[in-house]
Amino acid sequence: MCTGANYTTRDHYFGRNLDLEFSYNETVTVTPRNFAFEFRKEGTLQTHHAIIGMATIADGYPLYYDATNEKGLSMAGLNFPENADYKPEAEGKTNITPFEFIPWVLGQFETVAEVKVALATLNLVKINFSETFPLSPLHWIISDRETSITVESVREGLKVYDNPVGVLTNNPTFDIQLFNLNNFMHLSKNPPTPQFSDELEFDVYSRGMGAIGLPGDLSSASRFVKAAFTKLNSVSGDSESESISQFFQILGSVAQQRGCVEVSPGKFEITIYSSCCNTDKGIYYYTTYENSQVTAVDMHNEDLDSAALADYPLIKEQQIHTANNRATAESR
Ligand SMILES: C[C@H](CCC(=O)NCCS(=O)(=O)O)[C@H]1CC[C@H]2[C@@H]3CC[C@@H]4C[C@H](O)CC[C@]4(C)[C@H]3C[C@H](O)[C@]12C
Repeated sequence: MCTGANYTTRDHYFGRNLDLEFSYNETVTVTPRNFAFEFRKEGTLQTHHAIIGMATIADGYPLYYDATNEKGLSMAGLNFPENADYKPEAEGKTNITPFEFIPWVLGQFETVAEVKVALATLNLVKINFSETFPLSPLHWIISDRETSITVESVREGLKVYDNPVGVLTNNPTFDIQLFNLNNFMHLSKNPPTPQFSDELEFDVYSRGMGAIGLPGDLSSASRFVKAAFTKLNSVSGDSESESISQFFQILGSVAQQRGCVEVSPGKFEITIYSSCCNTDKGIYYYTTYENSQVTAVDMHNEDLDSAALADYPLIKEQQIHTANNRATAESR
């Protein structure tokens, strides 16, 4: 399971948790403007916007999980089992495979409004990347600074939902996720006022009681509500440090701790990485399950006019800063 979200302070931020029991050797990957994207059915995109994000590079091709382009448009793919339904090639449509969807969108467009127009003729065509990487069932969140949408290719066709929450998790379909928020409209950051009955006396004996009933389990529907509540009530300063800290806190509210979700005997889902991209500056920050130090990759430190991918393996070990090591102690 996964959770994706966006957040705006002075700059705009976009990121996700990747929750899984193994990793596909993903790296932070920068695709520069002249790396040719050869689409399976739609010719070649010779030059395009530069892209930074998390990807598995397979046969020289960046299979992006989540990414942002140099214009500040972002997109992430999240698991959508049983519901995702990809289609045969359709004449008169733009036939893009799911693994090409992020490059196709981020390579060409600057805003969600532009993407929406292009989606009108899109067909997510069922072609595997390779035998090693067959298609996986995904749905997507696409965000710019002002707007987010959710895209789901289901049995009835391609659905494009406005996403006023700016959060995406997994099943069920997005219309149901949004509707489910109705059940939580009474939750509040403020202390509750007794409405239960006039015949009893109530005591607000603890802080935080206004949100009693906010789901805390790790199911997809619960993470949607929890992440939505946390994000929509979030308060932070505008600085880069305050903004990314708050963003990682939002993602942390729905992170998965090893042991709480067993997917097969002895195999547990964990939050492999959390990412936060400053979409205005093109800086991709991440933490991993064991490395709480934030690592950054700045796309503008790369040659964006090149044709070669640049990729940075994840630093996964805990980086501990010892405050009283010998050298410091002796120099005192
Ligand atoms: C599995 C992950 C979702 C995490 C999640 O929700 N886990 C619940 C598991 S469970 O359902 O609960 O058991 C998703 C998120 C992004 C995906 C990659 C996207 C690029 C590429 C697309 C190709 O077409 C297929 C291979 C490819 C590398 C994809 C592999 C995998 O699908 C990734 C990692």
